[in-house]
This record gives sequence, C-alpha cells and structure tokens, in this order.
Amino acid sequence: MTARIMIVDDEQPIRDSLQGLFEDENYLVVSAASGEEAIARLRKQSVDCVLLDIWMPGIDGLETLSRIQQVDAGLPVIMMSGHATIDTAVRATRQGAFDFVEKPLSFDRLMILARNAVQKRRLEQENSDLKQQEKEHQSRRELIGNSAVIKEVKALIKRVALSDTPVLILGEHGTGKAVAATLLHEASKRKEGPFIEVNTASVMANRLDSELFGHEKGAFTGALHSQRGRFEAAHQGTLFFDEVAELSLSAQAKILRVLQERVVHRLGNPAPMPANVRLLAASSRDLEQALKDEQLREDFYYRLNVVSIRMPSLRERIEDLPLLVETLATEQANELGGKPVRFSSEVLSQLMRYSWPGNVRELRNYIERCHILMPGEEMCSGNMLPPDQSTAQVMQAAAPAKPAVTLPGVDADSFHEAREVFERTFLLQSLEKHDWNISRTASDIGMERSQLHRKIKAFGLVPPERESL
Ligand SMILES: Nc1ncnc2c1ncn2[C@@H]1O[C@H](COP(=O)(O)OP(=O)(O)OP(=O)(O)O)[C@@H](O)[C@H]1O
Repeated sequence: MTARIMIVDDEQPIRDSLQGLFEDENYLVVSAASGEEAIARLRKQSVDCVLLDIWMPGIDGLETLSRIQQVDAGLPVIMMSGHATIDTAVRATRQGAFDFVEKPLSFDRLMILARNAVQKRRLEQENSDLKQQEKEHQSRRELIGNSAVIKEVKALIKRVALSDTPVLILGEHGTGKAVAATLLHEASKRKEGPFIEVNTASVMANRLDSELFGHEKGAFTGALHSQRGRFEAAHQGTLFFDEVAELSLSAQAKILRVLQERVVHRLGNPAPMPANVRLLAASSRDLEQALKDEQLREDFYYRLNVVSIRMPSLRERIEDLPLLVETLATEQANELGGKPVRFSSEVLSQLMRYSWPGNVRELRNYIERCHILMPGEEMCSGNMLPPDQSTAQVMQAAAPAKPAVTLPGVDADSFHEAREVFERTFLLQSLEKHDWNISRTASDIGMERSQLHRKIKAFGLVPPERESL
C-alpha cells in the first residue's frame, strides 16, 4: 500500500527538499506550513507518519503533537528539533511522539525512522483489522435456523464442501452468503489452509491488480515494500470473492488465467508464484442480467457457476426469527456487556410480520439497537422499538400525549441510515461528555475500548477544535 507522509515545517526550502527526498523513495508526500494547516489536513485525509518541526510560529510542535493525537491517536509523529529545542523533543517523545531527529537533518536516519514509523503504523492497523476479521469470523460460525429451506442449504454446504470445485453463492444482502462461504471452507479439505476474502466492491479499481496478484518493491509509486497478493496468501486454501459481479472484465480474465495456471505473477516480477486456491464467489446481483449487460464474461461465469447455493431471504424463512432473535440478543450481550434483551411473544409476532429487506444483518442491527437502548429489559408491545426507524417517527407523531422521545435520525430515509445517525450522535455525545477520553467513554457506555475505536474510525469522528487547546 502506498505510504503517505506529512511534512510540517514553516520553512519552505526544508519542506521542498524533504518532499523531493521522500518522493524519490516512493512516498506520497503531503506538506503543511504550520501546525494549524497540518491539523486541518489531517481531518480530511489520513497519512501513515508525520514529520513535525518543533519551532514554528502559531501553535508550536508540541501543541500540534497533542492535537494530532486527538485527531488520530495512533499516528506516529517524528519531531524535528534544532539544538535549542532538544529538551522539548525529549518531552515530545514522553508525550507519545515516535522519535525525534536533530537539525541539521541526517537524511539516512530520517529515512530509517520514517520507514520504521510506517511499518509500526501498518502493523497496528493490520492487527486491529485481524481482530475485527476474527470477530466477524466468530459471528460466522453457523447458519442459525431450523426451517426447511435453511436445513437444505446446510445439507448442500456439507455435500459440496469436500469437492474442490468453485461455488457460487447467491442471495440478497445480509442473507449469510459470507457465513456460507466460511462454512464451506471449514468443512473442506482445505480447512487447515487460509481463508482469504476479497470484497471487490471495496477495493479501488486501480489497486485491484496489486491486491490480487501482489507487487515487488518499486513496481509503482508508493510501493515501498514487496507484498504478496490475495491469491498467494490463499495458496492451499480458499479465496472468497464477495460481490464478484463488481470485478472489471479485465480482472475476470486475469483471474480465470490464474485459476487455470495455478500461479500468479506479482507486478514488477515475471517469476511465477504458486497460487493453488479454491474459489468461492458471492453476489447479490442477478448474474444472468449482468451477463446480458456484458458486465460479466461468459467463460468466467460458467467457471464460477459449477455449483450454486441460493441463500433464502429472511422473509422466506421467517419461522427462524424467534431463534435468531434469541441467539443474536445473547451474542450482543456477550459482546457489549450486560444482560440480553428479552422479547415477549407479541413482540416476536410483530417482528415476524415485518419484511426485513436487509435480512439477518438488519435483524442483527435491530437487536444491537435494542441492546443499547434497553439492556436486560423485557420488550413487550408497550415499549417495543420498531424495527424500521421510519415507523418510529410515525408512531411518535401519532402519540403526542406520550412523553416526547426524540431519537436522532428523523430525517433518515432508511432504517440503516437512521441507525447510523443515531449511533454517530450517541457516540459523539458520549465522547464529548468525557472530553474525548476513550477509556472513560468506553467504560461509561459499556463498550470495549477497541470497539469504540473502530466505531470512531468507521464514522470518521474527530474531536472538535477547541479554543483553549
Ligand atoms: N443464517 C444466519 N445465521 C447467523 N447469522 C447470520 C445468518 N445470516 C446472516 N447472518 C449474519 O448477518 C450478517 C450478514 O451476513 P453476511 O455478511 O454473511 O451476509 P451477505 O449475504 O454476505 O451480505 P452482503 O451481500 O451484504 O455481503 C453477519 O453478521 C452474519 O453473521
């Protein structure tokens, strides 16, 4: 991944020479002439490391450091100090700066420090991604349900898991396609090998080749290290393409070739690397239509579609809802703390009448909202939270005599949007209440620190600029 570095120095000649130097080493460089400018930029774009001058007009390096830590707590900052500010540089490292370099700068030392800082940042990010993935995998251990349709799916998974053929998993969003892919891998002969997932919709098109096939150091601007791609990572295991119809036609052709040859070529290296993978693919789109629209290559489609599994919508197996509700409520309680919400039989009947367009994911989100708002309580028809937030508004409007409950998100168009607005506002309020102290906020709202960090990142929450800072 391209490494981005920010250079903060009020002296233009220093900024320019550092910029040239880092660009020669394949970094992408962002520069700022003051602490204020640096903070403003960091609120808009993320970088992997900051080089920060100590002595600057306006807010000085130390002050800038503490503001940077509020915007992005884990961002490594290397302080640049003159002789007169060496004490301050030492103080800065106590305050959490990654390290410091003295001026006149030794470029070799600077390069080594920057490389280490970027590496540390990457490792921390990978670590938190892995934890997140592990959590997702935990939630993918089983397909909950005893309905005839879901039993058929489970039986089909068992039958096809042992063969090495590709499997195409189809179904609406949130029906458990990724769960099915995980189960296929775990029941396969490759279960001791890796399970690697590629969400094609979230990988930027210009990065896809490097993501899939890997690259060598210097293969393109920003390629600081050699990196293996997902095919290599999945060698002897399973490679799962989520939203496979989003792949470009050229990517489809390249993938077909890898499947046939069982080797990949990293960008910038003609040597073949082994890539013996079993391919699983999922899509929520109508693939026959994608074929007709020429967004899918026929040969690719037929290669994928050796066996297909169709995940039923929650509407088609609504009798599974009570079991899902109970299991998910217990999961939420285990994850967020507190006792599970209990649901009366009238509430369960009402929930079974709702259409659940977002399927089990929507149900999971609903249960999470219930857990946040009514932990450990029993929900009955009198205090029931509606599954669709827009219904909540209608209910409030129709019942003016009741105490006004103002949930944020009243302008949202969908349940998902409303939930996001609600969560965002709730977290912002709680963070503000605790002056952005993550530990105190997390303990106050009963959330794990790591989960709060993830939510802050996911929502792009940043502390407001404070006059006194
Ligand atoms: N039958 C099920 N049993 C248990 N959990 C399920 C089931 N179906 C879905 N889920 C849960 O719902 C959420 C969404 O599931 P998953 O990501 O597998 O859906 P998907 O069909 O791949 O969605 P998308 O098309 O949006 O990628 C996950 O949290 C998953 O654990």
